[in-house]
Amino acid sequence: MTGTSAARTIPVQPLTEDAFAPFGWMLGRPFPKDPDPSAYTHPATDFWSQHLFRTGAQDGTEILWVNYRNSEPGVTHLEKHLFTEQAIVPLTGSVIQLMATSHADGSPDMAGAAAFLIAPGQGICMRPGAWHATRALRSPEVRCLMLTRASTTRDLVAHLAAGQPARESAIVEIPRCELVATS
Ligand SMILES: NC(=O)N[C@@H](O)C(=O)O
Repeated sequence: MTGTSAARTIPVQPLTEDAFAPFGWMLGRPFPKDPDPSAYTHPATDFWSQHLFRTGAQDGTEILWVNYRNSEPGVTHLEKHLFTEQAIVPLTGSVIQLMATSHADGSPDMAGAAAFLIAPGQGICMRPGAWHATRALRSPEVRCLMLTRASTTRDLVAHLAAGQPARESAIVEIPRCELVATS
């Protein structure tokens, strides 16, 4: 991705736990060095905890398969989910995730916006209210696993497909910015 206009450019950086911390949690962190009751290793297998996912509801955790086909570097809209965390784990290729926190009024705080390259084997879990936009690193599409809240999915479909007011998400226009590869 290279910047193609005078719009503000946002460099795409590698995903690290510290850099993503303002927006949520990095997934794919290595096996813990210290003893951990949620970690197990054996010659045949390892498993270890990455995150305790919260939807903000008693139940309703949902797994989605999501295809991203937009690989354009320009971004003019951001989306947030008001109640639930949301995890994205790329399966068939890399995605670029633009993230922003919020001002006190809930609008995107673009001063701290950051873009992350998320490769297969990595993932992210966004906090509720984290503004985001996703781009496929390369066309035609990248398939991801998404963990979200079932009512948020239904609310978003009703909004996007039938124009119903969104109650669990918000989508806003932002001044155009361009995602720029750095390596
Ligand atoms: N399904 C769903 O919530 N999708 C959006 O959040 C998105 O960023 O892809």
